[in-house]
Amino acid sequence: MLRVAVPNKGALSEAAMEILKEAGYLQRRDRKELVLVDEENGVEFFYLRPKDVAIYVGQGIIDLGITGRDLFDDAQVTTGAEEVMGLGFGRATFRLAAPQGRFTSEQDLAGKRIATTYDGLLEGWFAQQQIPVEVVHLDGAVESAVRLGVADAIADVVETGNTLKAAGMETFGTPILESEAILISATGERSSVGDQNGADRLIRRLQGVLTARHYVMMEYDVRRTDLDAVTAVTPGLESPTISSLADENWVAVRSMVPAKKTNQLMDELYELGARAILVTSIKASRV
Ligand SMILES: Nc1ncnc2c1ncn2[C@@H]1O[C@H](COP(=O)(O)OP(=O)(O)OP(=O)(O)O)[C@@H](O)[C@H]1O
Ligand SMILES: O=P(O)(O)OC[C@H]1O[C@H](OP(=O)(O)OP(=O)(O)O)[C@H](O)[C@@H]1O
Ligand SMILES: [Mg+2]
Repeated sequence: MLRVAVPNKGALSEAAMEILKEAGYLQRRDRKELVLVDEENGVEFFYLRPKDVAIYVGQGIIDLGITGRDLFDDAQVTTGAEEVMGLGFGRATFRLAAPQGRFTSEQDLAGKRIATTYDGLLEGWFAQQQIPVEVVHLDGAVESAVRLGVADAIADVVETGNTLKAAGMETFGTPILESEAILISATGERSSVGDQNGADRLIRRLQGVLTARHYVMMEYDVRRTDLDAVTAVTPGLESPTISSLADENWVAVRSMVPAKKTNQLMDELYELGARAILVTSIKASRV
């Protein structure tokens, strides 16, 4: 049976369970449940701390897992696990911060103390930058570290920036990592071929959910003579569907387009002669 790790709490937990539900998998109803067997799909879900997901997958104990890219980097599992795909939620940037006006670049931190809960990630990054710093490990609430005198700067996850602002701090220097929830996979020998099939199916299902979330179906009528111009604007994923109409000078076009660009594309198509432009959302997909 395929084994999949899901964050049991924290910023990624709800959205991770939601995407798996949307992909047709059973998810736990009770927050205290640690394991859930989805017999129908042949998957066993393990609810683990998001920080620990990389450890289990890296050792091949669990086949696939959902975690944050920053957490995966921090765990420093350099062999045994790899990122399969970004999942589009839990977006945040891992950044340096300090009281307003104190530093302008990471170079200013040579010889300084930096507090973080992500010491693996931070030490790796500063080593790469060849800037010698002292990393101070804390378990949370790192925004207080400078005021309380345990560090000169901090490195933490920034989403809205509200937490930093409330603490009188600002970000500075190069953003260290753009994070989001990711699917990771064990890269070692899998126990059985059945697992590999199940893993491939789960990956395809998640890709299908992401496509359904990020694309819409656009349909319109256009004169045959304008067809090349409009299909260049909406090329679709593979190629647009062209159907004939009763009036043989006109055709109907169907194409998937990024949801974010819906209005911009409708404007462009209209200007190129397309009419009766309709947009519908995609409930599910397999691409
Ligand atoms: N506003 C946010 N705050 C914290 N983490 C966030 C936020 N937005 C996205 N994330 C992502 O969520 C993951 C951290 O999850 P989580 O909050 O469970 O960890 P944690 O803060 O270490 O745990 P906890 O707060 O339960 O001790 C990281 O991948 C991080 O990038
Ligand atoms: O930019 P923002 O939207 O303000 O979000 C970022 C803050 O949220 C997280 O803290 P969390 O609430 O998880 O507390 P923790 O430090 O105890 O993990 C993170 O560590 C930042 O402090
Ligand atoms: Mg947290």
